[in-house]
Amino acid sequence: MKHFSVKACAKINLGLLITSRRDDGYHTLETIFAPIDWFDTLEFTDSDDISMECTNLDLPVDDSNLCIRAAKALQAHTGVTKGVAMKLVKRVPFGAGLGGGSSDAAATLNALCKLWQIDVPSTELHKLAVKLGADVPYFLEMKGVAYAAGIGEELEDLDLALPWHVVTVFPEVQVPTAWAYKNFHRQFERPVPDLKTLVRKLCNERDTSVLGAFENDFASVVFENYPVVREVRDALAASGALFVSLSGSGSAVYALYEDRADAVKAAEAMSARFRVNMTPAGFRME
Ligand SMILES: C[C@](O)(CO)[C@H](O)COP(=O)(O)OP(=O)(O)OC[C@H]1O[C@@H](n2ccc(N)nc2=O)[C@H](O)[C@@H]1O
Ligand SMILES: Nc1ncnc2c1ncn2[C@@H]1O[C@H](COP(=O)(O)OP(=O)(O)OP(=O)(O)O)[C@@H](O)[C@H]1O
Repeated sequence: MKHFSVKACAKINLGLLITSRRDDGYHTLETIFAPIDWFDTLEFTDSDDISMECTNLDLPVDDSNLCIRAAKALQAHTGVTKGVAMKLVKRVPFGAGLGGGSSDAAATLNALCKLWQIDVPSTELHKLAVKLGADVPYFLEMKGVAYAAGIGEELEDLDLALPWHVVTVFPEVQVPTAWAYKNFHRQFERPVPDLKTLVRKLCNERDTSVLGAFENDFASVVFENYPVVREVRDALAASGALFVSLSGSGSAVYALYEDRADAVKAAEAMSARFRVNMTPAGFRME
């Protein structure tokens, strides 16, 4: 019997600028992805059929689950007839803009190539990943800070890590991604700053004067409609953070800290009401 487990880390977005709406309804954007040390664990065991169980009973384990969708898409693409029994230990909150489901899907694609002993060209795996979700290619192909364009699938590894401690808070409310893309305040004509150059300055030179350029286009509509998300942002902003932002389409809010003691204090204060993660400076996915 073959059996192994893998970690599926979440991400935050440092800046998220939506630049146009495509004819298929998807939006083009520019963003910087950074991994955080908040992760699900996935266990894979060989089996005749595809099945899964999950520690979080709120998450369906039927054909809508991204792990099952990834396994079935890979099976259909390759013609493999083997199955897999999956167990998902779910820790990353969903509807949070942390890409937890996308990370699970990417981990499943990678793990099943190994379990089923198939060699799928990376361009084909990339296409399968995009069909599962715009964030899936990031988790499939990158380990650290990366620049993304297109719908999030045109990636460039920047070989950087954030030199600050990151505290991420889930305000215990979910923001549906499709709602956020439908309702954000459009600014398609605005000039977009060069996020790649700015993030290099930020990480290599610790030049925090550029942080103001990392705007998130979902912030205003999410803060207007979800008072608790605003409340979390305000509490983090008053806790000695260098920078506070919504991640992706929300609801999670993260803060960057120079001083570890400030980060620990903020994380402890927020954990009285919310689920919180603290990621050390320099973090990269394994
Ligand atoms: C907000 C981000 O997390 C930023 O990294 C992503 O853009 C969202 O990526 P995701 O959760 O993988 O999104 P998907 O599952 O592909 O799409 C969910 C829904 O969001 C909208 N969507 C998503 C990505 C994108 N670039 N444009 C969109 O308009 C579409 O209505 C889509 O039906
Ligand atoms: N394995 C899974 N883990 C989490 N959500 C899943 C999974 N499979 C399907 N879903 C569905 O996908 C939705 C979005 O999940 P996910 O955690 O990726 O979204 P998110 O936090 O908004 O992240 P993002 O929009 O940044 O990708 C959930 O609300 C859930 O219904």
